[in-house]
Amino acid sequence: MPEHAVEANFDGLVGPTHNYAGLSWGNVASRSNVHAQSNPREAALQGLAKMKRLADRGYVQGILPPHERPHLPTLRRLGFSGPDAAVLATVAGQAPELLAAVSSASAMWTANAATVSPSADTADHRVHFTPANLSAKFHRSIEPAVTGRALKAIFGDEAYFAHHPALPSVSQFGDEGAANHTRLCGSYGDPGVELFVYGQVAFNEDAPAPCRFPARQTLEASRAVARLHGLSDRHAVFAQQNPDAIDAGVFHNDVIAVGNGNTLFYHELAFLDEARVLADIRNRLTGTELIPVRVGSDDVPLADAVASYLFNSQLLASDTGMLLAVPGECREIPSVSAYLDRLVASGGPISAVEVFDVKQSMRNGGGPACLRLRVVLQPDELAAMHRGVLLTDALYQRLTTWVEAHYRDRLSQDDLADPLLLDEVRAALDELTGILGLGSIYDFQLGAG
Ligand SMILES: N=C(N)NCCC[C@H](NC(=O)CCC(=O)O)C(=O)O
Repeated sequence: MPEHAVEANFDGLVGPTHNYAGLSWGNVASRSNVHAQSNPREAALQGLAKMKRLADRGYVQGILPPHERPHLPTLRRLGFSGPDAAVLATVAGQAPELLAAVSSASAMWTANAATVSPSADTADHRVHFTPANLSAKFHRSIEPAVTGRALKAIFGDEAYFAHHPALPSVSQFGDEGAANHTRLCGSYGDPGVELFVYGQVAFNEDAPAPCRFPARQTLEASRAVARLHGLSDRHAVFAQQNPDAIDAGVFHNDVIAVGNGNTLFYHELAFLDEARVLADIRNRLTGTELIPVRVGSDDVPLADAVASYLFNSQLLASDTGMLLAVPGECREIPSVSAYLDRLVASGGPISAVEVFDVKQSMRNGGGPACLRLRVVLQPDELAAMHRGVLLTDALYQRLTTWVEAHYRDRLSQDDLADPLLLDEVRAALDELTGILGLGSIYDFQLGAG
């Protein structure tokens, strides 16, 4: 057990219905791969390989389970009735767009699962969790209930962990979780500054806002989460995302910025008022100096940042500086690849770059950082959590075998209506909650719907 606080990364295990349905207007990759054939097995194995490589390097690596999809309770709530197979057949004929939405494996992007505030920042010195309502997209708005159950099953001890319900699911409180939240600090166990980035002020129609694509996170949502978590002004900074960046396809802040420790790695077009953001962080950060690593458009044009997902990399502490875990696409785009070489040679805080192949996820707009939820834990909190979800060699082997036994290697939109797929998913997930020791977290296990 480590003697100091650690950052644990909880990756979403890709679910058996991973597919390309083009559900996310404003997310360029999702729209450009619409109706391509997916490979759920490869997607899950790519994710597991990423987790394993990081676990092998000594990082604390956890897993959040996939959700039950297609989600029959949602279809029933929308008026489809009868036995499961009949519901699937009817919705496929009458409203295939709804079938696609309730079949998305989007819970894999756990950066959107919740916002997490470490105990060093919160008023009651517990770790606080608020599942994101993801109200901007129907297919994602059905995630928070099961996310909340999974988080409670893993972080169950109320002496250490506090859980809040998701915010009201309306656009004024649109909340996308940790994708718009990054924490800056000295050591992980020190009090830190939590940077909440929002796309729009909901209750002020005159405030700047994107014109083309939706802003998914509101200031009102970010402030509510900070209040719920008991963050005083010393621990919270609120910053508006540059609306032009949202209109260029930056649908979450983690597509244009990532922070770790005292380092903020970001594109010059990330924030509406960059100088104020940096000043607000500097005024609150104690025991260390903020190190901004600013990438100019001359080095990496915004379009290349979006296409490569450079900023959706994981920025991880290591003994010799920081490691940037980048998606393979970063080495395919010349401006980005050349920039990465200069970055490592510059002698700054980021001293190494490693490439991860998460192409199946990338085609839906999910890079390495989308796939993980960061939870900073003190040693006693790490000891108190349910450890069955932490990746060991044995768990990696078991999950690999599980994926190979249960996942298809191709899936198209037509397959989503296949009642056998629903049976396969339920059998797989029932086994998975056993493997992970999570108890019953799915509606089909709880007898609902
Ligand atoms: N940046 C972060 N943190 N997460 C990425 C989420 C990608 C996800 N894509 C999707 O939901 C596409 C699904 C589809 O089109 O089939 C989204 O847009 O919400």
